Formats: sequence, C-alpha cells, structure tokens
Amino acid sequence: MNLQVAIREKRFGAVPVLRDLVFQVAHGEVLAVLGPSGVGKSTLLRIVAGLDTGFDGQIRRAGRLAMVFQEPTLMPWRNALDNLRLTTGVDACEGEAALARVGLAGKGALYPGQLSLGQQRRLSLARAYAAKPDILLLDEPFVSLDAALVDDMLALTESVITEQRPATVFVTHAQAEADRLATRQLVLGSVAAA
Ligand SMILES: Nc1ncnc2c1ncn2[C@@H]1O[C@H](COP(=O)(O)OP(=O)(O)OP(=O)(O)O)[C@@H](O)[C@H]1O
Repeated sequence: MNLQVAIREKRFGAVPVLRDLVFQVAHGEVLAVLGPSGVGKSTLLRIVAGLDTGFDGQIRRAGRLAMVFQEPTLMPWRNALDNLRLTTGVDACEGEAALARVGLAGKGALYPGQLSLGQQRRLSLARAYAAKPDILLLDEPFVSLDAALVDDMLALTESVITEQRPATVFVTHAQAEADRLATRQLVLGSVAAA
C-alpha cells in the first residue's frame, strides 16, 4: 500500500474543513476526489503531500512523491528543460523526450515566462511524470487547457499510470475526467461545525 490516509479532523481556526476521512491507495490505483468548490479538496491533497501538517490524524506514504498543483510551480529563472531535469535527475535526452510527450518538443530552451499557461501546465505534468513517482498527486491539472489538449493529457496520464503504476490521487471538478481515469471516486461533502 503506497498511501494510507486517516484524518480525524482538519480545521482552519474554528472552521472545520475535513472530518473522519480514512482511505488507502495502492500501486496502480487512481482515487478521484470530487466535490463542490471550497469543500476541502486541495486541503486534503496538501495534507496527503505532507505540505500541511496542522491536522488531527495520520498519513503514511511509501516511496517517492510528485505533485502537480493547480497553478504551475516552475522556477522562472530556469529554462523548461532545466525545470524538468533539476527535480527529476533525468538526462538531457530523456528530458527532451518527456517534453515531446506533452507537446513541448523543441521548447526546452524557453523560460516559463515565455510559455503560455497551458504550456506551463504541460511542463508541470511532464516534470511529475518524469520523476516516476510511487505516489502521484494531481490537483486539477487540466484546468484552462482546451478540450483537445485535455484529451491528449488524459491519454498521457492514463499511459503513465499504466506504465509506472503509482498510487494516484486526482482532484477534479470534471466528472468525465474522474470517470475516465479513476478506479475509485471520493466525493467530499461539507463538514458541519461540531
Ligand atoms: N490557509 C487557509 N486559511 C484559512 N482557510 C483556508 C486556508 N486554505 C483553505 N481554506 C479554506 O478551507 C476551505 C477548503 O479550501 P480548499 O482550497 O481545500 O477547497 P477546494 O475544495 O480545493 O476548492 P476549489 O475546488 O475551489 O479549489 C475553504 O473554505 C477555504 O476558504
């Protein structure tokens, strides 16, 4: 089991956001997390990633973790190829191949500021997939991509999951994306104050 999550409660000040969430994600499984805006999906993912430790409960993670955030988190002072290589350790040839898989062939020398938002998102995906993680966390990674590109990126994500078999947690608003990628779905509802 790559990922074991047991959250008794997460509050922001007096406001409870998550309560009594227990689940596990094994190799090759994809758990889609759905629910209305503001319900706590990103908060859950940040807790699972270890970025937020201020909660009551326990997370067990086995192996390497990669996360794709809603907003691309790239190093603006490094070109696209370096952004990909510095965190993954792949060589230049593998890096170019990873860029090509997300439709960024030949763009390795460009800086994030010279890429469109959609291209930056694709670079973030390429970087996560090149890391060959055991745990893959995706926070609405396809938002603001056009429909054809979403389809390409979903197909790429499917093949990465088939090849590498990470435990994947995939936050999305799009039921169709969840239906296509997920082996299980978790729908969050709002937590009433105790
Ligand atoms: N750092 C913070 N401090 C206080 N409240 C926060 C903080 N981060 C998130 N919240 C609150 O926690 C709740 C859950 O936020 P979160 O971003 O996890 O929701 P979400 O389901 O991911 O929303 P969306 O689908 O719009 O991205 C929201 O009410 C939000 O205002």
